[in-house]
Amino acid sequence: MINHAFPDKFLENLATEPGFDKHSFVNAHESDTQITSVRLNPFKPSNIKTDSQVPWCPNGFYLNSRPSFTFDPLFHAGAYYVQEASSMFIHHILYSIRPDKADPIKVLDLCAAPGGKSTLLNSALEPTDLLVANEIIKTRVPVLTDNLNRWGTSNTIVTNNDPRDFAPLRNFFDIVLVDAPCSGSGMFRKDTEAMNEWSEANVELCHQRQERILADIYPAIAEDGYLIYSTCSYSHQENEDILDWLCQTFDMESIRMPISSDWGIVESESPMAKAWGYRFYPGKVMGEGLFAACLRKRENSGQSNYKNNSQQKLPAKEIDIVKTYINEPDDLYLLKVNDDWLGINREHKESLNTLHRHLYIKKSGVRIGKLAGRDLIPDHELALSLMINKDAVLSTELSKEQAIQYLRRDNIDIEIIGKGWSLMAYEGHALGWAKLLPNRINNYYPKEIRIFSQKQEY
Ligand SMILES: C[S@@+](CC[C@H](N)C(=O)[O-])C[C@H]1O[C@@H](n2cnc3c(N)ncnc32)[C@H](O)[C@@H]1O
Repeated sequence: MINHAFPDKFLENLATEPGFDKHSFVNAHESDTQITSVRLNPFKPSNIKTDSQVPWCPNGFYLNSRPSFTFDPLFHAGAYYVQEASSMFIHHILYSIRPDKADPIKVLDLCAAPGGKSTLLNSALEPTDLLVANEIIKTRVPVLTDNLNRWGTSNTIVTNNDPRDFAPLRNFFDIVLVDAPCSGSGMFRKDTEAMNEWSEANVELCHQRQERILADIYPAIAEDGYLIYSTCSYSHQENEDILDWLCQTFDMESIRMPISSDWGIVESESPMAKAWGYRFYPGKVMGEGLFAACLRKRENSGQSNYKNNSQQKLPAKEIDIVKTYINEPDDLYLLKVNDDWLGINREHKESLNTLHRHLYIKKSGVRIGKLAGRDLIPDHELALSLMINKDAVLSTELSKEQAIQYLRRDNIDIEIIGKGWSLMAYEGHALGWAKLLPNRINNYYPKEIRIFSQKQEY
């Protein structure tokens, strides 16, 4: 049994929230039972042993026990993302507002790092849809790009901007997710330290910041486009009050989500606008605390001029070499930034040019590599991507032990077959590159993301 000392005012305030049941909530926080869930990557099917399905997300599964993810090569290959189950409700919202995937859309995940909800959104999108994943804090951008690189798709752009920088992009996005920074009470079970930092004053500060973020991003939502708003807080001020403020300040209508009563999710209504919100309480759901809501924008914020003719002249000979490494090269727009070749789904060429004029772009589609004469020095992103033409490169299948040696950047105990660049793969999933030489292997796994732990048993 875990002894939780909730802040004084916290339980008192929660008692007035819709659907709150103190007994089951406190029990869930005191129980030793750990809930572990993962979301599988639909683009990288694997044989991961899972238990029951998360009811609101077809790719979400609970696990019977918590394995060491660090020592699972499939985790590093991007075959799944470890994510607590309540957050996966965003899939249900996306599916509910867009069941048929008819026309291509542009989606913005405004507060994206470390990338849990970006990989979730990306899983539900087509290559012709665009996902822009933005993170304001520079030091949090690398973990976001790493997670999206592992996911492998080439329809993603990562930016590092303040929400107010999106102001010129009027009506640009069909769906905007604001997974707002919040007071974090929904994570108390996982992060008991967060309890010490909770205060009513901080809830109020978070509320003000949430309003500011939403006001800044509102013009970038298209007319009839959707805003998905979520927090991991239970506080009314950060949830239902924000919905009221949105409906009173802007022309927005609330969208009701179909939910099944046995999911344990509590539907709430904001006091003034009667906007629907969805509350997740540990004890009622198999997951952590979450609040989520969806609204549709009914007005037009005026059009910006997106015409963009910037055209790069690229050497045809180099393009021909780069194309040999790509599965469906005609589906891609290839571009060169400094010496690096990049590829993004062809449909996103104009969007990329537009975003480039206003935002700091940290990742555009997939980095393919650099050319040295007629040879490609392949990039790590290419190894993990779905676009790679596996017939054009060598691939070396590793055992689990060898895969971990590779992910640690250690020497790999293996008989060398072949010469030159080779994918290093585990159960058919690429982990990165190595160069095979006659009597040794040069390990090119990126230093920054290697396994640091020296534990010997896994
Ligand atoms: C709840 S976390 C996002 C989690 C992420 N969506 C996921 O599912 O992995 C909130 C994010 O908002 C960012 N953030 C903090 N202050 C912000 C601000 N003023 N404007 C926009 N984003 C902010 C934080 O750096 C953090 O990455």
